[in-house]
Amino acid sequence: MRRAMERLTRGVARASERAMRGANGGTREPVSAVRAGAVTAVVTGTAASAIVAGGASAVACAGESESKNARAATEEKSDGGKGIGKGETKTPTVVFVLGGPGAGKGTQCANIVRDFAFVHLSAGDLLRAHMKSGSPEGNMVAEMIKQGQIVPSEVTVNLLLDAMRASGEDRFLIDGFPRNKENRDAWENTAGFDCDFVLFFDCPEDVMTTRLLGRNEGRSDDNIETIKKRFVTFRESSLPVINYYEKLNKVCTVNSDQSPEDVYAQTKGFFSKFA
Ligand SMILES: Nc1ncnc2c1ncn2[C@@H]1O[C@H](COP(=O)(O)OP(=O)(O)OP(=O)(O)O)[C@@H](O)[C@H]1O
Ligand SMILES: O=c1ccn([C@@H]2O[C@H](COP(=O)(O)O)[C@@H](O)[C@H]2O)c(=O)[nH]1
Repeated sequence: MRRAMERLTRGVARASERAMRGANGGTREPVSAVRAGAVTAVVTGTAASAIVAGGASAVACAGESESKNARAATEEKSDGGKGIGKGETKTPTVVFVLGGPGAGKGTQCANIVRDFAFVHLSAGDLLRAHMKSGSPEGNMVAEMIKQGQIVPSEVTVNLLLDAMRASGEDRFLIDGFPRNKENRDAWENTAGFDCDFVLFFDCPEDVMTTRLLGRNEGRSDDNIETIKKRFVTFRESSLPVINYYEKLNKVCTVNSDQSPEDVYAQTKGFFSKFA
């Protein structure tokens, strides 16, 4: 594990250089992975799965108590087939937890952490802590969050890797990342291994809006103006990432337009192999 993390650190510098060359706050993200007709469906409040290419696979995944892909990933891992460095036999287990703003990612991560041996790392929480530093970079992060934009990958990947190292653990729920192709590329180039699977919380925008406006945690982005921007960013930049993983058959979708208890009943099925 330590060697894996050391390799992650070395990779950061190389990936940072590449990421900064392409850093744009997420606005250059190609939207080709999102089917044209489906964008309208989201605008009208249809759940995001309607615009995820290969949605049928997502439904199949969500209908199983354990993801086919999660199982395959475990089998590959036990062979050492996903080693991230010479002589490295153990790779951290990473689940990317994705979904629109207010879909309930953080709420469900808390449940998973209670019942399974995972460390929850929220990219948004790490960025919010970073912005409080008052440094120029922290101020930039604060402004980007207020505008619903995606912070350059270098910043987020460094924060995540630092937190992973500091935990000393080897199973992580990475909540709210990767948010665009640049994030995903930076992760791959830096970490040298991919997630085991993606846990996708699918929720209609009108439901998410109500939740965000009722959250009342004093966040600078939980206001209607920023919420609209966050939805645009999610549709244009984040859904293509889910599409990407969907094509790899790695997405486990949960309908999060249900009570927190019912959402978790569905969610925990994907973690049975970690019990
Ligand atoms: N299934 C649910 N039903 C009703 N309310 C919920 C549900 N899940 C979460 N909430 C509430 O909705 C709000 C947003 O939830 P949460 O913070 O977990 O979402 P999130 O996806 O992590 O959001 P963000 O991406 O903005 O950080 C919170 O106030 C939470 O208590
Ligand atoms: O990988 C990430 C994660 C988050 N951001 C920025 O933070 C806010 C809030 O994120 P939450 O996941 O809702 O807490 C998000 O809108 C982005 O501005 C990011 O840039 N990259």
